Amino acid sequence: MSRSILVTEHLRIGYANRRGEARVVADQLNLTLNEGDVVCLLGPNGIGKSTLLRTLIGMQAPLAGRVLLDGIDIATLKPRDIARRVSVVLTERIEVGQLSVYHLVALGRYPYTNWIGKLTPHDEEVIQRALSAVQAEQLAGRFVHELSDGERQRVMVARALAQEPHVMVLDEPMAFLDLPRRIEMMRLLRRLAHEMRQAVILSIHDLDLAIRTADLLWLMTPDGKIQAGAPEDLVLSGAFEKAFAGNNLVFDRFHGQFRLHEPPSRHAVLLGDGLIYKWTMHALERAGYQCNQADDTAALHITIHGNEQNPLWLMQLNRQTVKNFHSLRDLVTFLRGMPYPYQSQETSDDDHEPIFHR
Ligand SMILES: Nc1ncnc2c1ncn2[C@@H]1O[C@H](COP(=O)(O)OP(=O)(O)OP(=O)(O)O)[C@@H](O)[C@H]1O
Repeated sequence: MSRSILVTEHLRIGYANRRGEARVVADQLNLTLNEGDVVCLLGPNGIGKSTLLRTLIGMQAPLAGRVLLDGIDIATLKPRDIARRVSVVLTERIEVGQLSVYHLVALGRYPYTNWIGKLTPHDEEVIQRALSAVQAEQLAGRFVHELSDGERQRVMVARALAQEPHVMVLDEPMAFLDLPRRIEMMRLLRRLAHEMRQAVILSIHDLDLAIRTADLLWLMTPDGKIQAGAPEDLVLSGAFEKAFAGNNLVFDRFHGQFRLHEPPSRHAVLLGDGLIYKWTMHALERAGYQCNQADDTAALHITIHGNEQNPLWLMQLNRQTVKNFHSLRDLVTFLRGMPYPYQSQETSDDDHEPIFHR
């Protein structure tokens, strides 16, 4: 059975002003993190993700309740003891001057070294292992300020690993990374968590990536609570709609994505199949159309011909006017320019020759 590394008991997080009045960000948080878990912390801007992370690592005192690290109340631990259990990767770019990558990663050993920071052969071995875990051995001799954002992010993870923590906490580690690097970073964190029996908590804004890759989500909701569960559990329970309600966004539970809601919806019949059908539907929905294979009330009919390399869309309006398009960009632009409700009309658009009339 997995061991619990971090537990919160009736945790209340937030801020107190000078008059001692509390501003509660979230309350009654009873969370458990087991070894090997990778948890993505999600929620809209300003909901309290950073506040929670700071409280979990002992940087900020809770308003009430406790954070237990390996069963010990974090409030009773000395900074050095916390540093042996928890390592942190923050988003902010830290100015490190002329520091080499190796020396930056070596700083991760500070909870274990003596007061002059002398490294033992064991420390050196841990540093090498941390560098190799993030595939940054070749960067060891480089200056940190010369690295790309993505390289620096990997090196910061190596520094956190060199601390040999039980829990690694990362605040928006994907912020500077492109999509392939985000997936790579997520894979790396999962591998480290599983192989080294550590737990990893990361705050993230990329909902799609979190749904696809996290073992566990902690979703902060506007009522000051956290919904914890497998991504699929939260999709099915409707928790995402609750957390990100408003702003004309609708959460499409079928595809696990947010979409812009553009009322009023127009109707179209879309005929075709395969990949072109899927992306045509995507383009039409983006333009405010609801598509069906059959709809007696829809004046607009689009039929897909051709293939992905040579696609062709035939447009029929009130069964009278037909135009052809060779790109979805042209089709959507044309539709946007059409008066609505539609009127039967012959078109004389030079770009799109009518191919036949009925
Ligand atoms: N030092 C502070 N004193 C008082 N209130 C604060 C302080 N820092 C943050 N807050 C408030 O606490 C709430 C939560 O902020 P927090 O930074 O934790 O949100 P977040 O979810 O990390 O946001 P984002 O996704 O935008 O980074 C916000 O309303 C914020 O204004």
